[in-house]
Amino acid sequence: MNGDSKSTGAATLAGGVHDVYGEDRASEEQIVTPWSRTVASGNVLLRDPRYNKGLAFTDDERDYHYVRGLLPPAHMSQELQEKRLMHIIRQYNTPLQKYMALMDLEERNERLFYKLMIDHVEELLPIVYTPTVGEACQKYGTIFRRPQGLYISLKEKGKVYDVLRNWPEKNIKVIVVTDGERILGLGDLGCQGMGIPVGKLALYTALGGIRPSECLPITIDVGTNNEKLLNDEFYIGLRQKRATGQEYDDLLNEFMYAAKKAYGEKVLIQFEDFANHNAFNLLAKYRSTHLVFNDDIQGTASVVLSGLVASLKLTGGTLADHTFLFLGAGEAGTGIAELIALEMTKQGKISLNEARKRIWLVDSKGLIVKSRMESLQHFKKPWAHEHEPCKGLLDAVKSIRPTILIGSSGVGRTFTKEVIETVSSFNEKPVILALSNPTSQSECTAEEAYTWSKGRAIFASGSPFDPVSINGKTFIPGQSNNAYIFPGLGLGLVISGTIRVHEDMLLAASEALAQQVSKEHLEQGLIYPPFRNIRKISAHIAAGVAAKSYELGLATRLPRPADLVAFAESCMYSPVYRNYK
Ligand SMILES: O=C([O-])CC(=O)C(=O)O
Ligand SMILES: [Mg+2]
Repeated sequence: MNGDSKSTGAATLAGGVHDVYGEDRASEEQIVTPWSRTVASGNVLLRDPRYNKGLAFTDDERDYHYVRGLLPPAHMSQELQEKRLMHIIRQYNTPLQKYMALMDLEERNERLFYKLMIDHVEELLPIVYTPTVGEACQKYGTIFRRPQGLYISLKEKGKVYDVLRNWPEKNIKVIVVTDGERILGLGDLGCQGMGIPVGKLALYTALGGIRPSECLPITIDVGTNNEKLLNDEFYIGLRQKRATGQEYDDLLNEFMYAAKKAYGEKVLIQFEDFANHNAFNLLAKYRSTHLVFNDDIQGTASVVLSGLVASLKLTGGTLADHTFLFLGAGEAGTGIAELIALEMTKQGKISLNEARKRIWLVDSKGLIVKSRMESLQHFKKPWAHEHEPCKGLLDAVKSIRPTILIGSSGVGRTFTKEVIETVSSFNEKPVILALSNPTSQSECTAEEAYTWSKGRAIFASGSPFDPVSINGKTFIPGQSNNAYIFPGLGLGLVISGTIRVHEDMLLAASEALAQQVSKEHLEQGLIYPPFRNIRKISAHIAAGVAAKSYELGLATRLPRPADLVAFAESCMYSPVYRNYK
């Protein structure tokens, strides 16, 4: 095919020697056909993150797959590549630089990325996940390189199914979706919330063993009310205020049914970091028609319940013997409260109503009490008990005298010295959970909790804190984060072919996690097992969830495998390089 510069009128164009398909020669007005080879070999193979293994290609592979000469002659094992990459990552000064280096690696060599994540989970989790992912979302427009995940905006209304078909993978098992309105405790980050589904799904693979090609991160962009982003020239989303009401509901509904049409009845859809009102509504609306769960309401509840059950071994008593006070009555607060109450009813002979009476919540207007009933949002109403109004947290602590204090408000530094000293004044071992993320939004630091409680607090936080030394004694804070639960929960649902999520599965996940806490952990004050063992933990959670699903008749993979832990382990993705021929 020879270019006819007369007919194209493109005499000034550069390039184009042997430009058979005309990509380089075409003028900006001309139409070209995008095309690519379908069998990965040569440079295409090296640039395909799923198959690329860099210097680990053997000589035979270099010959058979036309990559000889495209790589320097040396060979490097995956282990040596891993060592090299960790060395590079440790040299970066800031967590955000490490985050970008890891995301680049994921786009270059997927198996090596997951090998790093699995082998160095405790070191890399705070980079790919909270707290660094929060900063990455805030700066997403600036650090944006190649797009990750799928963007569905109001512009795609009526075409959502077609957009899903554009995604290169067809066999999707897990979707994590956000609309970016409440990213961690950082508020509305609009389209830049994409970092969260991307990060959560990286954990699905690294911690839960779901294959990367079966994971789909999605951000639904209905605008943002974040003025700073709307005025930011590098903002990547729609430049408009958030759509609400019918317009919002219609797009979400189109998405929910398009996802099922594209990927089948059993595709798991995890709702993540939606604002309160939408989070509760979406869960209520789709829980009976889709395989869905909300990580912030249900995943967080499951992980916290697990930690509390483990903490009973240190504090004594049953759940029903304790008094709970929450700061924050949103998704996490009310979700945890509900699951604790449910567990109390299963353990003892008390009704749900009686169970709820042991649990108190404080929101921005003070203690939630009966006299406020009229003006309360529906998800807060079950927690409005008979009591005098209390203005702030400190008043409520003095009056309710909780044995367990839980922060879930998304507002940092709210567990003040006075609050912690007060709880510690009437508890030998106060349980203090500062759940809000990222670290900047944590209700208190680990050091504050241990110092102000004179080393008596049983403490865990949503984002990680380093161990603290006080007077020669070392305290290791736990991380009470839904990352313990959702990868194993998702794995359990997927391998059993479960069609709906049931509350009892969250209890099963919680119980399976609590069982992984050993006597030695408890002796160190730990109410969660270390993340180091997370794949084993996830297999146990998956087995517990799957067992419950079979029991409830919600599993479709038949016959039921006899040994569910072994089955879960056998289903998990391994990042080790494969041999090509
Ligand atoms: O992402 C996390 O670290 C936990 C979580 O779901 C949130 O804070 O919204
Ligand atoms: Mg979340």
